[in-house]
Amino acid sequence: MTRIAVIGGGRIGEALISGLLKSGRAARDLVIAESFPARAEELSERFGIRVTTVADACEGADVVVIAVKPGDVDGVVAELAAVDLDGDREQLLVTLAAGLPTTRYENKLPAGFPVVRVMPNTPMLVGEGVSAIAAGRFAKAEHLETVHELLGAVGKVVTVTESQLDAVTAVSGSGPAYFFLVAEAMIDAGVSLGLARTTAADLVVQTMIGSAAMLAESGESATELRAAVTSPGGTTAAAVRELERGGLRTAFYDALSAAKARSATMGAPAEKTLGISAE
Ligand SMILES: NC(=O)C1=CN([C@@H]2O[C@H](COP(=O)(O)OP(=O)(O)OC[C@H]3O[C@@H](n4cnc5c(N)ncnc54)[C@H](OP(=O)(O)O)[C@@H]3O)[C@@H](O)[C@H]2O)C=CC1
Ligand SMILES: O=C(O)[C@@H]1CCC=N1
Repeated sequence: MTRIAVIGGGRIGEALISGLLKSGRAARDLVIAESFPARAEELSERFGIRVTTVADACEGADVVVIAVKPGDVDGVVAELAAVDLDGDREQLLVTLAAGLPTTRYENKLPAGFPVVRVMPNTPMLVGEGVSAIAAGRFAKAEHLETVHELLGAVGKVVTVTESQLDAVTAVSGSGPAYFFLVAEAMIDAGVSLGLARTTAADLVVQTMIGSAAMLAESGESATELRAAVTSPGGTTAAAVRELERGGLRTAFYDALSAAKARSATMGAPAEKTLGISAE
């Protein structure tokens, strides 16, 4: 059984741990290193897994998963470099941090140490995540397979080149936030039209679930499904015209371009010196 050490028990570390446990992974095969003591205690109580130091977590782990903020990655990698990591012993480093290239890790780890970079998203908490995985210079097919299997337990997995990860981050890494924002806006709009907030929330959430299921299962494109809801001269046409007039489509182009550009600059050395710690 693969032993997994997760470094960083924040939102994404918790989503991964929780999703893996729900998928049937044994708690004894997981260990977490979390620097904030109250958070460490909370995770230990909630999930019944061992919470320890970075060095101890990595000792004997087959897969070390980095799930700290990009600004904390160099510190963690320095700790890892001091541990007796051994790529020949089939150990593998998996990083979930946005924006930082695999060379950033490879340059500080023992020569030839395999690194796989992943862009996951938080729906893995409920087994509905999507992760894009990209091999670093020394990662082989079997390493990608290990990561595919690991993240496949908490959602879908696609393999991309590392150069595509900034775009992936803009689409699916940050993507849940866009849908939550749309949900917020629709619930508020429903309330302004006189619905109780709980009723508006129930309607919006189930509409999102149903629409996502249709997109995934019907075999029809988003364009076709939207057209099917849009009766000539009807309510949807009136609403869509307003959304287009408000610049929705352009706003998404601009938003995703900004996210991609941000991902591409996340690893710049100035980030740390400026005290910016991107999440
Ligand atoms: N949130 C998301 O939707 C996504 C996040 N990611 C990536 O995942 C990574 C984590 O993000 P997120 O979970 O949101 O961040 P959080 O800040 O929620 O979690 C990071 C955790 O790591 C802890 N930590 C920091 N340094 C260390 C250390 N040296 N040893 C052990 N624990 C440490 C932090 O503790 P403390 O608070 O004390 O610093 C914190 O609890 C980021 O790199 C982000 O780019 C990727 C995809 C989606
Ligand atoms: O906002 C962020 O930087 C991280 C990466 C993708 C989602 N959250």
